[in-house]
Amino acid sequence: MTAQVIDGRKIAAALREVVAEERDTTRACGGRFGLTTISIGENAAASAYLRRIERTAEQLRVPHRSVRLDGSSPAEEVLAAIRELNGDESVSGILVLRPLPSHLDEAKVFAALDPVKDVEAVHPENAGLLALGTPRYIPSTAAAVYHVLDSWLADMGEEPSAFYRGSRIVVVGRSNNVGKPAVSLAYAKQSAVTSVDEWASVGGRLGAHTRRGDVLIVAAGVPGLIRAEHVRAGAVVIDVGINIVEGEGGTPCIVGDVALEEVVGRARAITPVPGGVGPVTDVWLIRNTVLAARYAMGAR
Ligand SMILES: Nc1nc(=O)c2c([nH]1)NC[C@@H]1CN(c3ccc(C(=O)N[C@@H](CCC(=O)O)C(=O)O)cc3)C=[N+]21
Repeated sequence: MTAQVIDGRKIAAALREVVAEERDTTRACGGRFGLTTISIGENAAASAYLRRIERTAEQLRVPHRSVRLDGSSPAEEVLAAIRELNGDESVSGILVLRPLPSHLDEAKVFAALDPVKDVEAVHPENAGLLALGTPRYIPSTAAAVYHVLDSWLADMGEEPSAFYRGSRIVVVGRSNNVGKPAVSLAYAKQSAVTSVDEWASVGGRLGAHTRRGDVLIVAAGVPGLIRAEHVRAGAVVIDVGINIVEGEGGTPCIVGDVALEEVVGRARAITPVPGGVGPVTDVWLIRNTVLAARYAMGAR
């Protein structure tokens, strides 16, 4: 079998049209939207994401402002910046880029966000709502994973609820921003669900778990972790990994967690990196920013 390589850029372009309409309706109803990202210190993956966000916000004509803080900024300075944005009516959504410098307590930073502006659902209230199956926001990366799956199913003419109910979804990676939300969303689809992390490979058990997946979602942050031997024949493989590695002559390159050239011979469909889930993620972030303006109107 040669897997179909899913075109995430095409899916992102179609989603941009949907978000443009939502933006126009929201504006016509008096909604005010704007996204502010907070970067603390320097990180290559975070800068790559920030560049994407800037471009997508501009394409969709949704105001975006980037607040850059020094990597050694004390917690009080970060919390003060968040409080100011919480009170700014021109800002509907706030995103704090990861990873945070090690001297900062992620939980304290996220808890300081106004939950209505927390477009990535990292505040405990929003994370709790998602875990309960009643999300206020669906975090962009996990949302992009299921949006890509849903678009592919529609292309294949498969009935989504029958597909999901009849499938086991295996999620590799348990991060708060991708792995855990991907599991919560799999519950909502009524799929059988397995959650595993990359440490299973230390005990040689990774394949035993991943080979059970009709759908394999990989968000471990380990380049090339998933090889052909880890994949069930005919599975749908979604690669969420964004790893910055050195290419020829030290050029930084983005690679995923899946060895595509091997897995393509075994899977039914696979998302590439770049050009898979990534391009849909930033469009979904802007979608949440527009949705946030709707919530803010309801709260007024
Ligand atoms: N709070 C927070 N949320 C995040 O979601 C988050 C974060 N912090 N910190 C950094 C990582 C990294 N990340 C990327 C997502 C998409 C692309 C992306 O779209 N990449 C293109 C490739 C672009 C290229 O080739 O230059 C693609 O996959 O096609 C990149 C990077 C989100 N992250």
